[in-house]
Amino acid sequence: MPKSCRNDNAQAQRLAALAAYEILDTPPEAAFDEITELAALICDVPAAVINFIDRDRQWFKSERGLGIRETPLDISICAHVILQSELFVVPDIRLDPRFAHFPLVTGEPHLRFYAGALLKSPDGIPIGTLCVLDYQPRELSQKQRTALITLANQVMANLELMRAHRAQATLIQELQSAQKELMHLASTDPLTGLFNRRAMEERLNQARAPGWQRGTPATLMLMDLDHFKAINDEFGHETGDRVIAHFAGICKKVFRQSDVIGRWGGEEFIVLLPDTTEDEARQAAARLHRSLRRSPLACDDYRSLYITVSAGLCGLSSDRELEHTLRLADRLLYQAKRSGRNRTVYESQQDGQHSAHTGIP
Ligand SMILES: Nc1nc2c(ncn2[C@@H]2O[C@H](COP(=O)(O)OP(=O)(O)OP(=O)(O)O)[C@@H](O)[C@H]2O)c(=O)[nH]1
Repeated sequence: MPKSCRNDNAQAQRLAALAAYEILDTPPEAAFDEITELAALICDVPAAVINFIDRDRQWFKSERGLGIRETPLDISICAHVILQSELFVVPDIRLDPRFAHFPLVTGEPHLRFYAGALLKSPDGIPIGTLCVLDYQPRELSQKQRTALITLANQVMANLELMRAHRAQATLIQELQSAQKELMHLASTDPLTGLFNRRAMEERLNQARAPGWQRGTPATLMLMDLDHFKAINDEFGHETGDRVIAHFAGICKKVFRQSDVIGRWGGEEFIVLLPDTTEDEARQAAARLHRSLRRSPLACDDYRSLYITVSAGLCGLSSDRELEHTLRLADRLLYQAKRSGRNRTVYESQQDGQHSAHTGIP
């Protein structure tokens, strides 16, 4: 290997510059194959290669007329080129003691002529070559030399473009995930991780849109924690917050994955139960009351808090204005509070009366 190739610093610089292009071991691409094709055509030679100098090998991004994709570095003429000027020409390799013994010269395909133009990063770090090869000794005209250097610059322009595209794609991906995160933040209640009121309003409107339900029923449940002020007063606001988070956690377990749960405000919650009859929703409400009874929240070493909730439950349909439905749910909830709390009141199907209670201890 040539002397300066052993220069650790230069090698590290070259490898870092090369790695930044993420080109090694990528499949052949037309944009590069067209350049080798053109180089061979202009220089009137049978073989041309776009070659990158890796740590222990030269690797060909594009090759025409050689039939190999890489060779070890110690039989690489290109490894010499990256130490030389912009263009390196060996008119007869067999007469050059540095390369005459290389296997591709002594054996198949018996290379005799080499001309390589440097591939340099914009900050001047050589990373490979665009080279043309022949099986007989020859020279390049001045025009051919200029063309080879120009084509080498085209190789670098391609690499830079690919790098810019990658950076752009990464940026777009970062922007998209930031946007997703922002949307999540804008629609989520930070204390419970549930949807906030704005997001719930959006979903309730969607659920009422014609066609969304496709004839299947949906039910709405408005809930309010009981005696929450007293909890705050007795145990402090921080415990109050823990109660809210605890309740949200229970809701997440009790309701189905397809149900949409939101914090409506303060200690008020709302659940949209799509594809659910009121009867099925009543069963879900009963499960919630039961689950609350079984899941006290430890306040301190001595005391546990049994949380209860009151709820109003009614159907959600496109026939009834959302505002009207919410007012009805609120009335039912109020009735649950007035009747002693810890229960769900729903609209009776038969007589339109607000009746039946779920979850009375
Ligand atoms: N800790 C805490 N308290 C809250 C939060 N949001 C609302 N509150 C409090 O919840 C209490 C609700 O009190 P009320 O509306 O009187 O209702 P309640 O005490 O639950 O009584 P009923 O609903 O009639 O059972 C108020 O004191 C609010 O300040 C919150 O995010 N955290």
